[in-house]
Amino acid sequence: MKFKHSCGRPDPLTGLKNRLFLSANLERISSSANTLTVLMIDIDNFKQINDTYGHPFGDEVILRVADTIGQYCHGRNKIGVRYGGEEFLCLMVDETAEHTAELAETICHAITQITWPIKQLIVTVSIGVSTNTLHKSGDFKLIEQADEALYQAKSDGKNRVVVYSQQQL
Ligand SMILES: Nc1nc2c(ncn2[C@@H]2O[C@H](COP(=O)(O)OP(=O)(O)OP(=O)(O)O)[C@@H](O)[C@H]2O)c(=O)[nH]1
Repeated sequence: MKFKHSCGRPDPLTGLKNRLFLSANLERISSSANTLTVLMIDIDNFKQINDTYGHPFGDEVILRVADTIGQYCHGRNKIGVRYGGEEFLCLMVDETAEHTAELAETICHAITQITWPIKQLIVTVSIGVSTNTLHKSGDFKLIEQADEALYQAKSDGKNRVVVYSQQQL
């Protein structure tokens, strides 16, 4: 798969692809995939982390969470993106629904295992997952659905994965 790299330099803090990359390439990725899954990953209570330990430490948290996401989400078929301040996407091409849900759980758990200089600190993330099994290009519906699932994960208590389903949400 060829990407329009010129449309988005890597995010300077994390080295992940950025939102411009997504705008320039999502349609192409979507149209060439049989199945596309979006994981939307958001750091929990991040404002409180900034307020308590300062913004430079907040940046360090973003960086290490991004590194952990990057360990599980790299290569041609698993693309990590810094979507916003403390929000990330992982696009998974042609992976089974079981595998993507399992990977989301693994990422969620791995982030709780990061050790910090502040001993009592545990950083967690909430993850919304949405899969499109239809072969259609160009819509951002999948991201909206992952966002809805993420909202549900936050409402249900955070530090968890919710898979989008039209019936449940
Ligand atoms: N240090 C740092 N902070 C950022 C960056 N981008 C956004 N933020 C901060 O991230 C915080 C996000 O806060 P909220 O959207 O309230 O989210 P939250 O506190 O994580 O709450 P929940 O998502 O409900 O768990 C805001 O305080 C932003 O200022 C960044 O690049 N570095």
